[in-house]
Amino acid sequence: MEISKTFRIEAAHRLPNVPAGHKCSRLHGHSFAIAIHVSGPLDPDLGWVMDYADLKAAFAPLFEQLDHHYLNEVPGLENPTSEQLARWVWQRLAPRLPLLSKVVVNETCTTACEYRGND
Ligand SMILES: Nc1nc2c(c(=O)[nH]1)N=C([C@H](O)[C@H](O)COP(=O)(O)OP(=O)(O)OP(=O)(O)O)CN2
Ligand SMILES: [Zn+2]
Repeated sequence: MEISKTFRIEAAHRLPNVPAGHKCSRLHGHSFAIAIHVSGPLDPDLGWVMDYADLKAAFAPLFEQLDHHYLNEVPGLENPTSEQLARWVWQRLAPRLPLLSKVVVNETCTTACEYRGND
């Protein structure tokens, strides 16, 4: 079974590698939604895959690095596209969250990037 918890990140960024004149080359901000998915068997006694509170605790150090920050200044996020952010989160979370199955980054209400650690 798969569960998820979504975190809201307020952050600024710009995309340094887009062509000149592209709107995303300018400094702007988003209310990013980052959903952390974990997948595994149900604990027969507790009746859950894992405690949502443990998901929150695992994500907390990353939240501190991202929320109300200029993402381009965060080490490893010099080109902070949704794709780069999803992979950045995965690489830092996977070692401490063995059941991690997917990271979904919504930069806006209409965009989504899903990453399962494959590329
Ligand atoms: N594949 C990607 N494309 C774009 C990314 C990205 O991370 N990955 N990022 C951006 C910008 O950061 C931009 O802020 C979001 O893009 P966009 O959906 O075009 O923004 P709008 O909300 O203005 O979209 P409208 O639907 O046109 O209002 C760009 N592309
Ligand atoms: Zn943007």
